[in-house]
Amino acid sequence: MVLLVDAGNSRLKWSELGAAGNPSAQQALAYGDRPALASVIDLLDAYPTVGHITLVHVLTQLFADSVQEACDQRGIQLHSVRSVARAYGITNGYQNPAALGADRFVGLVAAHHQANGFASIVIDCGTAITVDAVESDGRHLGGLILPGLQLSADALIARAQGRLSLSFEHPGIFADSTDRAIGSGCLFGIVGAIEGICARMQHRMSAPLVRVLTGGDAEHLRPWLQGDYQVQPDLLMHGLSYITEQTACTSC
Ligand SMILES: Nc1ncnc2c1ncn2[C@@H]1O[C@H](COP(=O)(O)OP(=O)(O)OP(=O)(O)O)[C@@H](O)[C@H]1O
Ligand SMILES: CC(C)(CO)[C@@H](O)C(=O)NCCC(=O)O
Ligand SMILES: [K+]
Repeated sequence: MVLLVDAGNSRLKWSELGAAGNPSAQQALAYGDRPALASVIDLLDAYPTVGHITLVHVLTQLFADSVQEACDQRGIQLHSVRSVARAYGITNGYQNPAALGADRFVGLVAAHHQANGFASIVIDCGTAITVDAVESDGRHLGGLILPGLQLSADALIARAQGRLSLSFEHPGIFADSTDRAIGSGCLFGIVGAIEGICARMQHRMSAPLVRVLTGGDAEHLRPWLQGDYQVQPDLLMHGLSYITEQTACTSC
């Protein structure tokens, strides 16, 4: 059995790869106070029949080495996806291609593969928010990184020495309490940032294009965004599935 795994800064996401090459429904687990590695070990123990893992992570080399060791002990073949200059139809736009977050690279692979010849903008709303542009021919034009929804609010609260609180319930632009003013302020700040960044990017890209919204906050942000955004929380699972399929083919 093949497992597709995305280890982000806050949560572990995974799917089983089905026989037809489709990922099963994505599952997610927040690390909370535990190290990310502990969640990965739990996952390996929960799937004793797994023989191959395609992993994307944005964590440390120590994490990667420890996952490799855990897989070796269990006889699991591990493919950890890296950002490279050119692969799977994507030409990486970074000066140093390896410095592009591997999650961003996998998101671009997925979006480009399913865009049917259109350009795309991938907006990954996780701990951080990343906005990446890929032309119709697979050229990654580059992208931006900004603090995510929860992180923006947490940073503000942390600086206020316990005086402030927040709520993301019932957002509105005319907030009538501190907690809603902060929750709504962060939410509409991010909504405006995403709309503004996309507008600026689109101005320099071929039309028409597809805007794909993924990550833990995608569904929460979607209702407030003006225009067409395709919500696909499991975008990276599709990228990992495509990469697994391509890799298997080159080695057979
Ligand atoms: N059940 C949940 N537990 C924790 N966070 C959640 C949950 N549901 C939604 N979220 C939101 O999802 C965000 C994390 O999203 P996601 O899992 O895509 O990030 P990540 O991959 O860990 O981070 P990054 O990609 O930036 O490394 C959190 O900041 C939070 O706002
Ligand atoms: C920006 C994050 C944290 C988003 O998950 C990740 O993609 C990352 O650690 N990237 C490395 C830096 C970069 O992409 O330029
Ligand atoms: K991510």
